[in-house]
Amino acid sequence: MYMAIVICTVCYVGKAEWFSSMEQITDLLRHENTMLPALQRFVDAKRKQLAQLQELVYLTIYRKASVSINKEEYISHPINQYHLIKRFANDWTQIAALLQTFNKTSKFINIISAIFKKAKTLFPKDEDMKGGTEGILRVQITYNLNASDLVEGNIAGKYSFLNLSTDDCYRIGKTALRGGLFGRCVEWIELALQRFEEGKSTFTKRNATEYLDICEFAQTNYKSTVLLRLVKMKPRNRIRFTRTIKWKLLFKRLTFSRHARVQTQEVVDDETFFKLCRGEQTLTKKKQHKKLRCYLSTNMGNPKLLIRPVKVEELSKSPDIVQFHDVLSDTVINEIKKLAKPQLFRAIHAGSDDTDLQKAPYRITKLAWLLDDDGPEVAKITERISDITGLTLNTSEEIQVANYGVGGEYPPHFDIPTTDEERDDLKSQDGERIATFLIYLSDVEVGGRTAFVNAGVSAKPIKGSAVFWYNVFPSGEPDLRTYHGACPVAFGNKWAGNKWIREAGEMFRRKCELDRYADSKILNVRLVYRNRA
Ligand SMILES: O=C(O)CCC(=O)C(=O)O
Ligand SMILES: [Fe+2]
Repeated sequence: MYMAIVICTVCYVGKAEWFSSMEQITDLLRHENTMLPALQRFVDAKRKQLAQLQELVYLTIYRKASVSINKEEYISHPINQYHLIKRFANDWTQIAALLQTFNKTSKFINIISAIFKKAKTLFPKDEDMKGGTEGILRVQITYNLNASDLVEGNIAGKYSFLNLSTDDCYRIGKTALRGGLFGRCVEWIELALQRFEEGKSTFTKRNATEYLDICEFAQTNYKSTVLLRLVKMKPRNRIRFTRTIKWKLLFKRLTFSRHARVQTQEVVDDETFFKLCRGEQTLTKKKQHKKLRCYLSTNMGNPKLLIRPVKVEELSKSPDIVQFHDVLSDTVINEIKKLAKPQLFRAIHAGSDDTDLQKAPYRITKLAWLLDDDGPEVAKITERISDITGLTLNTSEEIQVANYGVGGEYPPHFDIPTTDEERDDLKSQDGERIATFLIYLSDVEVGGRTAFVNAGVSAKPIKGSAVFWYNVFPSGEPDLRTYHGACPVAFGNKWAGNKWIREAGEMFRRKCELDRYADSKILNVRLVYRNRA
């Protein structure tokens, strides 16, 4: 605005003839008197904005200081991922707003503004902040981590250059409450209160204490607590009245979200899932583990496997689940990731009617489907799977490549529909997904296991290896022991690929059994070399 005043004054002055009149020369003084303070105000205002901008630049430089060391390692850490999202959702948005106040003709500002204009829809927003926060909580509860360690940037011994701030603690605490994680809420809000700094923290002590109060009560037994409070409530007591109403609404929301979770994810035995994710075995399966073997297989003398038989590690006998090692080379894997990267989209699921596709809130991953025609490497994988499993892949699905996000997981599920209606629908296509060939396209340093909740075993993602199991008995009956999920990624960048093998065309390769629940052998194995695991 100040600049506009200055420019307008100059325009007016430009029309006059100064030298011919003393009176007009005096006018010049008057103009200068107006312009100079205006210009000074303009400079002061810009200086102030520049100082703010400089502060934000320093802060961002500091926050991104560790990125240059190793990009892959940097984004592998959930706290770093969280901060990166936050930098864009908060810091860069503030910078963009400040830039709006500057003169648009500046070359540098034009460059930055152009980037913002283009990327505005792509940059992280509040929704991403929420996702990042939930990711940290997911990692925390699955791997049983202390909030105080996370604050120091320590995730199972992997350190981030950055810490979590008091505001972050408060935000995570509130998210924990929304998710019904009352114990964790207490932990985070307590930390937020301990580290509270007057004037610096963006929340008030009163609000945090109120949250702590709610979480502590809810942790003990929220239903009776609320009821008790309601009964004892005196309408005259206004503060207590509003507080109780607030609780009531809050708990209504919580009960609702718990219900939604059960509906979308079926019944999840969280504790078993978490244990398996941590690499622990579930007790009852220990005996079975003694019988597990590692061996080399040529799959009944398949010529392509004679020179280099496939390495098989048995993970479970009931049902049969194996992990094949060194199935894919780094070259093939790199090619697959290169093809998938530009196509990645957020996992979706069918909504209430078939056309209504929505983001699957429980599946924190981005997906891409690759056809054999997309590149020779994709077709190579299909052929290799056929060689190893002895199944035809003519009717198999395209490869589904998945890249997981902050604390990315896929809670326990079946790869096949379990209701008769849904199964009938599939019969008109190429039949059921009788088997899953799950390829690991990366290592994951901490977490990211595939946990088979009912079988009591979990597979560790090892780049180039693959897990294989049958989702149905040879009789065609769904095998409910295959209930499995992808554990949250605690440190690393997890890439995986699913190849689902359909029923059609397999009748001579995987013969039907009369006994409904007769087990199938995973391979038509002829052992080349066998040793104890
Ligand atoms: O990525 C994993 O570990 C498992 C993924 C999975 O089960 C699926 O995509 O159906
Ligand atoms: Fe699955």
